[in-house]
Amino acid sequence: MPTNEEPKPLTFDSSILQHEHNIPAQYIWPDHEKPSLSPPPELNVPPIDLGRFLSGDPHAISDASRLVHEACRKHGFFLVVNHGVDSGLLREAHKNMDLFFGLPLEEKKRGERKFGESCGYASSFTGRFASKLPWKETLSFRYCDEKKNIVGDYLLTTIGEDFSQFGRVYQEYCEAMSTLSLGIMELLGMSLGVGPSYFRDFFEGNDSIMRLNYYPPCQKPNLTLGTGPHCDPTSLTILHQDQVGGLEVHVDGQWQSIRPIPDAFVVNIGDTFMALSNGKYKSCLHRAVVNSRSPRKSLAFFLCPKTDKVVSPPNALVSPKSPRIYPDFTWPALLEFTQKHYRADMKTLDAFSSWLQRKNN
Ligand SMILES: C=C1C[C@]23C[C@H]1CC[C@H]2[C@]1(C)CCC[C@@](C)(C(=O)O)[C@H]1[C@@H]3C(=O)O
Ligand SMILES: O=C(O)CCC(=O)C(=O)O
Ligand SMILES: [Fe+2]
Repeated sequence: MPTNEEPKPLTFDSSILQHEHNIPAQYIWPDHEKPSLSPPPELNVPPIDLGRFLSGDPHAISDASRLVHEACRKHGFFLVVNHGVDSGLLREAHKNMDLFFGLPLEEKKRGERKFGESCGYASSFTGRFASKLPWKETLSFRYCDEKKNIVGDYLLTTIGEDFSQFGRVYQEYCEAMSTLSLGIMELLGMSLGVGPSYFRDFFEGNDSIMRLNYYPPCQKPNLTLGTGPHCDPTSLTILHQDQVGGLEVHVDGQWQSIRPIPDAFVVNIGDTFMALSNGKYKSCLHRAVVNSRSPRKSLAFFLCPKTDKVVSPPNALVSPKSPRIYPDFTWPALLEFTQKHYRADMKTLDAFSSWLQRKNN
């Protein structure tokens, strides 16, 4: 029996850890990043009636464009209501999350995420980070507009035969998210004065990431974080959270919560769209806190452009008064940077830009 065995990597077995009062050190965040002890203030995010905007009514277009413009210049978060996503599908998507994350750890590990890849099952990210581990399990998979049933096939082959219905639900869910994101891209285009089709065309045939976040209860929720402070490196995030609450955005120097609204999606600008808007719209710092009473779930659809698209702002957003802020890049290069070289935080795009410059010099 070898005496100097490598310490086993910490496995995040939520069915055990959620009852643990002694939180392993790797999950305890430094004091300046711990959640506040008192409930944070609520961020006032405007609900945008997307159906009314898409109806073409001129007042609806100007109302929605103004609201989105104000929100995205400041913190990049807004709510979308009257979104057209079937409520039964939403219910099924939440229900199937419980099914998967309720499986024994060995079964979930069948689809374990491999180093450098962004798809698969991950628990606590012990293989990726040595400290400040997130208190969550995730299941991520790729959605590609142009690859029929890519989600269904992936989940069926990864998790197993008995998950064919599971695969169908998320295939349908991702298709609905893709349609919704193109409608939102029309709105963002109008609000930036570049017209409805510029960004919509850019994201036609998107090659996106769907992520299921499962946050088990934690006995010491003031020591840990479900998801650490970060800006999404992607283009646009369409998030549906359950009724537990825990999403916080850093605005005006303080953490502010986004109250769950069942019929609304939380939408936020990511780093890639911030670059596409030449910095006019902000990709904002946000995080997820956990609690000691109940698990929390969120479904995050991360819109990403096709791999060959060059991320470069439209000419209308570049001028002597608004010179280029970020270099041209492709999404796969930024994704690889976050998967292999850099843990996404609030400076990812700046770090990536300097990394690109060093690489090209
Ligand atoms: C491209 C991605 C990397 C992450 C998932 C998507 C968009 C958000 C990123 C992430 C959630 C930002 C915080 C850190 C991270 C490691 C996490 O907590 O999951 C990030 C994701 C990832 O790199 O797996
Ligand atoms: O779960 C949440 O509310 C936020 C998760 C998040 O920000 C992310 O997965 O990028
Ligand atoms: Fe995020």
